[in-house]
Amino acid sequence: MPLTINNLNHQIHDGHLQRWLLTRISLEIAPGECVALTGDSGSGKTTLLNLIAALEPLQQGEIYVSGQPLHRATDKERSRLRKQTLAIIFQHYNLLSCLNVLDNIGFSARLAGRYDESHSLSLAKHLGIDHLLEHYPDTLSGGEMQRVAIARALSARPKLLLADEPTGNLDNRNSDQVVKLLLSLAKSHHSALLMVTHSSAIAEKMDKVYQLKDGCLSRRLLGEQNG
Ligand SMILES: Nc1ncnc2c1ncn2[C@@H]1O[C@H](COP(=O)(O)OP(=O)(O)OP(=O)(O)O)[C@@H](O)[C@H]1O
Repeated sequence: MPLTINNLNHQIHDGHLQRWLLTRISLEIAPGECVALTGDSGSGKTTLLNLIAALEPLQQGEIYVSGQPLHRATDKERSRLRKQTLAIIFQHYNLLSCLNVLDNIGFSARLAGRYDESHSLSLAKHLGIDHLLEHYPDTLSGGEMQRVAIARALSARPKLLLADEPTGNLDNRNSDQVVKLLLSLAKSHHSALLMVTHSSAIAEKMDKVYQLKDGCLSRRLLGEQNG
């Protein structure tokens, strides 16, 4: 399984107090499965993504990424996992301004030690950014930057793709297109996708929708209203 979470609990400092942000979270995502993570602002969606990406220390529970136990991993193993097995698409793209589009796309693959220019070029073509390969990020529109960020995430062929509001900065038309591409690329690469979104329209394009509320994660049936 690309992702298995068992009984995860996570506490945060809230002023002088500690409070449980996430309680008894369990989740499984199969290869090629696309899952939406919804919930009110502050419900803990980004924190959960950060825990899965080993960007925050795990306090209680188990996380297996592609069968590897994150809860027992050393720093070196966690770092290898971030480079080799998973990829993150951030809301604010996080492109490297000193690299052109082609080198931005290939960046994750190079870190993972599996750079393949033909794969980068094929991703660029699928995402409609192949005419921008020599351009630098500061000359691109928001929609173009987001496509580069998606191509970069997929360039290392991750088993698990995490996306934090990847279309939060795009208009409806662009957002729709980018989500469609992301879903079809994730499926054709057999990458599992966990995407944070505030949009019910986007959530309903996914295979499954989960909601975080009062610290708990529950499955929402498609078509069900938020809340
Ligand atoms: N390391 C931390 N220490 C203290 N509080 C934290 C920490 N990380 C997150 N929080 C708090 O935890 C809560 C959840 O934050 P998080 O960013 O995970 O929510 P979210 O659901 O992603 O929200 P949004 O939809 O607004 O992005 C917030 O109240 C935030 O201030």
